[in-house]
Amino acid sequence: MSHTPIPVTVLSGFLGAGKTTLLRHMLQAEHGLKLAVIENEFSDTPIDGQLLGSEPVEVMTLANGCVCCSIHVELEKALYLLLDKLDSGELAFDRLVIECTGLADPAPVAQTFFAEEELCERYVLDGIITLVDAANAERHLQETIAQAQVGFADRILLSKTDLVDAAHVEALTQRLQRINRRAAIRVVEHGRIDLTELLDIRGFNLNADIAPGLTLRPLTPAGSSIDRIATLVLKSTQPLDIDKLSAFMENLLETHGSSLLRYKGVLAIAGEERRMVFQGVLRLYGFDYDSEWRADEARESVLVFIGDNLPEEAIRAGFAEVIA
Ligand SMILES: Nc1nc2c(ncn2[C@@H]2O[C@H](COP(=O)(O)OP(=O)(O)OP(=O)(O)O)[C@@H](O)[C@H]2O)c(=O)[nH]1
Repeated sequence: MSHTPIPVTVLSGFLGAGKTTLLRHMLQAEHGLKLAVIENEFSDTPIDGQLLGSEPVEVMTLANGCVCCSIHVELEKALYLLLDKLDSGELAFDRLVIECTGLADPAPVAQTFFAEEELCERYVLDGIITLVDAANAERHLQETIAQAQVGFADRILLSKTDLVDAAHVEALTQRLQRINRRAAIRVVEHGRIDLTELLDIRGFNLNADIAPGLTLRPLTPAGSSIDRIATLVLKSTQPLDIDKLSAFMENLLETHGSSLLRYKGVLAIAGEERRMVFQGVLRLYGFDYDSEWRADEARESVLVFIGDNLPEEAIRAGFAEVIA
């Protein structure tokens, strides 16, 4: 039997960034969606700590049809268990949201959805959403893990903007965009945000949507604090040689794969009418041909890499060689 894969949203954010507040909102709002939410045991303030016992996976259906799961086992096991309950009719849900702990790197959670065939068939990773506490971001972003959470994101949500002034929000926005120029940045007020901003992002799809946030606009020059995680954008208006491109990417992944948090490209290949698209997370990537370039359109290749301490000069020099 074939199933429609269940879209999965991964919610990350440093300690106290407002993840639980947002989840509570998602679970309680009358949005008509059948969401299942997984939160793990390490969360300081479980949504439903008082209501649940101590089973390895505790599941509760809420009044609006949403499902809340608190897990004390590995994520994979919980994902299989939810499928069993879904298939047996014991539970109903058509989307899944997973809360990462504040100190966690979202990468292993994301990688779970590419790990096993059955998980790949039944779930599809839709996007990674990272909450950033506007009042405490400066302190949090001193931690590489907090920068990585921003770097992995398809959407960035600023919480607690009510506690700071507009100039602070603007400076923080610029800093976050330097770290991650692909992600759109939105404000969330005490967990309130339109769910359409969070769902159906298709961050891991092979499509030509290179920067959903359209944040490839120029940024003001960086100040003294340069973050370890940053975005590198490569562009070329000359067609690329497919063999040289493969060699360039292979070499890049071999040498820096574990530092390439997220990357995406839309490329004009010499002798090919269709745009080539690719996307990846760490060493996991995919590529394909997409729609044809329109006659009135400039065939510009754009590659966006969000990486940890990437050697920019060497990568730019390597890319300069890829031209056909
Ligand atoms: N002023 C203000 N406070 C907020 C906002 N969002 C969340 N908070 C508060 O921030 C505190 C932490 O929020 P949580 O939702 O528990 O954060 P969390 O990310 O789940 O925290 P951990 O699970 O401990 O990492 C709570 O006291 C919230 O009420 C906001 O937009 N404005």
